[in-house]
Amino acid sequence: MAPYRTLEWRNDALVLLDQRLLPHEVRYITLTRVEEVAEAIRNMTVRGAPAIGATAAYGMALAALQSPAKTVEDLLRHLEQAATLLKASRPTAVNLAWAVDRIMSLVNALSTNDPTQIFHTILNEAHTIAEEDVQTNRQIGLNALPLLPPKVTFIHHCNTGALATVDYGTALGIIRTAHEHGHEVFVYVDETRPRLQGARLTAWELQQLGIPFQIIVDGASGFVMRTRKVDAVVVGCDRVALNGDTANKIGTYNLALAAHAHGVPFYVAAPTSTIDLSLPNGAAIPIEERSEEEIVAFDGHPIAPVGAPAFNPAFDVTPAQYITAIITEAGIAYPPYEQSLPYQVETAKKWREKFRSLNR
Ligand SMILES: CSC[C@H]1O[C@H](OP(=O)(O)O)[C@H](O)[C@@H]1O
Repeated sequence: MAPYRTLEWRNDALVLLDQRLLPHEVRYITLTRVEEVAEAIRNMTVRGAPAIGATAAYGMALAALQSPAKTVEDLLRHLEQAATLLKASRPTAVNLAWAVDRIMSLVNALSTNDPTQIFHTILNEAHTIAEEDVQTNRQIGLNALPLLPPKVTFIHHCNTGALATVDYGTALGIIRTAHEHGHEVFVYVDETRPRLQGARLTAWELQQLGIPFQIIVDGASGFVMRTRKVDAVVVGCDRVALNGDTANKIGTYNLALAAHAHGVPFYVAAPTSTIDLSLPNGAAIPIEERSEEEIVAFDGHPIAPVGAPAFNPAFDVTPAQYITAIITEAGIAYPPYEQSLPYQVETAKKWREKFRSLNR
């Protein structure tokens, strides 16, 4: 386990590490209402596709616990409202909807008149989602190892570590696994404007892990690939379409273009919970647009002239043609992704079912 917890269920409440204050302050907040959870996801107290999925699952448990409903019918209505509220908090990361829908389909399959049983069913499923996430991330790291030379230099974008997940991380989990398995690792950390998940969060996590790195501005990645040795770019994802088109933090597409131009392998670390086979390609992936304020000011200090307009898409979509491989907990997917991704999703689903049966 990392020396910090992104999220934890404790005494019938959800405890979150407030990532907006990192790296200079480690402060935890305790939430008891689903409305607070939706706001914490929206304002990025907690962020990262797998982390917000697990957080939303625990948000559903709080909704059941706080519900004033006296009948199961009323409780189900309350839970549907909570599901809608949570899913609306951030639109791009499919993990959010995936986790909430997974909870609701379990609840709707129950035949009980006992609201308490519904709460315990939801809480147990939230714990399962959290446990699966950590196992998934560790497996992604192991699956990536054969792709990496003994001495390996990465460029990494945004934050995909324990802070973006329940623990261990996805793309940063690959970097961590390489380090833990004796590879000589170095990382160029994209600062990742405008919320600086790289400079604030990834740098903080790499320091804790003892992995050497240098922070670079987002616009420097092409220059670094042209003038220094970079063995691989590794990034996370928020939604992967059937054809492999991948939504990830804004700037990922530019990074993929630069990697392609310099012949540097571009790897996506993708828990199968982030793969959305219902979308044929990336055109239909909803791209969250956040406030102009995030660009024209930082920490409340104006950067741009007063009144300067800004356009702030929080994600972009990298076309599959620029993605060398997609690494999941079920293995490594190569193009054509229309064929390899469904196999990965199906294999991971079978493993989850086996994991459940072994743990019953
Ligand atoms: C483990 S993937 C996390 C994924 O989420 C980040 O976005 P945000 O910080 O806005 O939640 C970024 O896209 C990462 O790749």
